[in-house]
Amino acid sequence: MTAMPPNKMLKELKLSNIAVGYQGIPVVQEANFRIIEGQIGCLLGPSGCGKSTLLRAIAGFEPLMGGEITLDNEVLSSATETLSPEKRSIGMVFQDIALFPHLTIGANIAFGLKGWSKKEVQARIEYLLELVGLEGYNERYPHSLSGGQQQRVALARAIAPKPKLLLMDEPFSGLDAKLREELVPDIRAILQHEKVSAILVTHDQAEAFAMADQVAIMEAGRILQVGTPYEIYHEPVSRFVAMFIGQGDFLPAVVCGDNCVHSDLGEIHGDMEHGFKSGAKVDLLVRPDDILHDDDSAFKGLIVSKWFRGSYFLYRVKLPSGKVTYCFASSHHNHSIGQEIGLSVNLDHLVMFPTH
Ligand SMILES: Nc1ncnc2c1ncn2[C@@H]1O[C@H](COP(=O)(O)OP(=O)(O)OP(=O)(O)O)[C@@H](O)[C@H]1O
Repeated sequence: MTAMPPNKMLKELKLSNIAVGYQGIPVVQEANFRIIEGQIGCLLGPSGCGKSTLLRAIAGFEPLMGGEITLDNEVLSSATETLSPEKRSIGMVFQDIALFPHLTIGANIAFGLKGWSKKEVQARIEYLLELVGLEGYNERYPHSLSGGQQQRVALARAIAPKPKLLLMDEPFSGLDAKLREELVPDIRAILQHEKVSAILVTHDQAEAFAMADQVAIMEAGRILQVGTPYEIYHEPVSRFVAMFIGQGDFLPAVVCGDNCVHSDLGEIHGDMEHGFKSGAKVDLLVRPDDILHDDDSAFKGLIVSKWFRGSYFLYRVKLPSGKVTYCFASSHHNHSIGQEIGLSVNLDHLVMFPTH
């Protein structure tokens, strides 16, 4: 068997306190983020918050105004130096797929394989086409492939030279929802199989949660929180993160003990201490899955709106106090707007912020 160039796995990519901007004005500041071997990181935030700018700085297209980016302890960028993009061992996939239209699929994948023997290139093309589920597409041209297939080829092309890190800027946003749902887990599996670390930029929470091990939530040029999707969803550090991620409402509440709070939902005991003093006035985060429809419950809510989501219903219910929250119900519990339904409170993670 032909000896392939060895896999160069990333050990650590580290962004330390970096600032990036345009015409001397920073648009990203004090950004700290780190991913290690085989991890997929994600920059998630609303439009204009600086995700692409940060990604472009990692790629080497934007110089730093401050801080440092290191890859396996080698400085890629600092305020005084910027290693050129082609010297970084970083692959890229963008939203506009940009395969070379005049080259076959095989030639597209081979494009970055400089210094490889013919045999190695051929073996790599065949291996990657099989990996991305496009065996036999070698001689086809990009225009004869669907959007999803082209994005698979773009991925194969980007990982062909075995980069240490793959950067993906909104790679799925040109695809329809169904295709995206299929492609996202496939691409995660391919990256994990190839042990390629990656950073994805998206404004789509579902995509971030499906792809990433570590998510950085950004707002107005700052990283507000870094954590696993579970941590970000269940332990948001700020109101912005809580409301940007998933749905929910804040209910006014009063702290009644180390792990206890009293609200419009009654007295709730959480599964860990919340750090607030008894008597403190807080706003309690209530997610849709915290309140479940329960026919047997004496605690009632009035349905004010509803969404059928296939496998479940999402209701908006007015509580006895007059506040409105979400409520989950399995898909065969089809109730009408204006109807009263029983609610069971299933809230054990108490996420609270001081009342404004
Ligand atoms: N080349 C540029 N010159 C000047 N300002 C820029 C440039 N590129 C981006 N900006 C500004 O920097 C800020 C961050 O933009 P960036 O594209 O990084 O955000 P984003 O989070 O990726 O947004 P989106 O999700 O809409 O792509 C914006 O205010 C944008 O207008």
